[in-house]
Amino acid sequence: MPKLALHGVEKRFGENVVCDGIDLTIEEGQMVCLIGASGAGKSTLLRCINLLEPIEDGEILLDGKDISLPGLDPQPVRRRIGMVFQSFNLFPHMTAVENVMLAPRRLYRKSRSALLPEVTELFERFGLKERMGHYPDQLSGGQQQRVAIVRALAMKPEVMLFDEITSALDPQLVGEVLDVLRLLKDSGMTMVLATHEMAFAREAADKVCFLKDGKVIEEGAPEALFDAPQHPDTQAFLARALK
Ligand SMILES: Nc1ncnc2c1ncn2[C@@H]1O[C@H](COP(=O)(O)OP(=O)(O)OP(=O)(O)O)[C@@H](O)[C@H]1O
Repeated sequence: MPKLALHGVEKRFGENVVCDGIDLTIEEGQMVCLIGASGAGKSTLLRCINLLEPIEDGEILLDGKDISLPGLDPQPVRRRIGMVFQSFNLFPHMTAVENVMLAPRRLYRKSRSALLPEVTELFERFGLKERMGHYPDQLSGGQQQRVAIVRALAMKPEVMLFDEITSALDPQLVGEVLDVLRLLKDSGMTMVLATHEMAFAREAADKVCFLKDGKVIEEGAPEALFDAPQHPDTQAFLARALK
């Protein structure tokens, strides 16, 4: 059974159909990259998976269970599916470690000292141990984004969604964030990314999915999709994106 399965997912904003019958399966431990032009619906699709947006039709199955049924409490699902955004959204008045501990302290009612060992281990794993006591404005954009990833991981999610997490970074800081994604993939995390980093998607994804106007136009192994795209829309998009 796939870890995550989307069947006929439809999302509209008024008359605007932003996800138009999306089918997508993500196996446990896979990294799936969503690519496509601005406005194709990548962010909205991730927000639907995380139940930040209700869907109009279709279903979203996590371990075979429909999490998108109207009326279900989204909070337990959001603990299982972490999400990281383009803007890091760290609280400026809290240190990195305080930012990371905030949600687990509230949700799991754990004390700082009970959480500290596992949180320290996360900071260590992502090369941030020296930065735990720093405030966001004392960190580079890349470090802040890595802290935001650690914050999501502190909830022990089973799936992670990443929405263009390198788009707001200076080019020289992108690499360190992509390295974190590689580490996470190696640890077996199931991941879905909306990204404009084509070279990364080609090298690291298990599957790449090209979206246009809210539809999956083409999906497949990265080598196949990048080197021999079948659909004219995919060909046109890649010709522009890889220029
Ligand atoms: N809250 C909202 N209300 C109304 N329309 C929205 C809302 N969020 C997104 N949209 C519309 O949905 C469409 C898809 O947007 P979305 O952000 O999902 O695209 P995207 O592929 O992620 O683009 P980008 O690469 O620029 O992030 C756009 O037409 C956008 O204007």
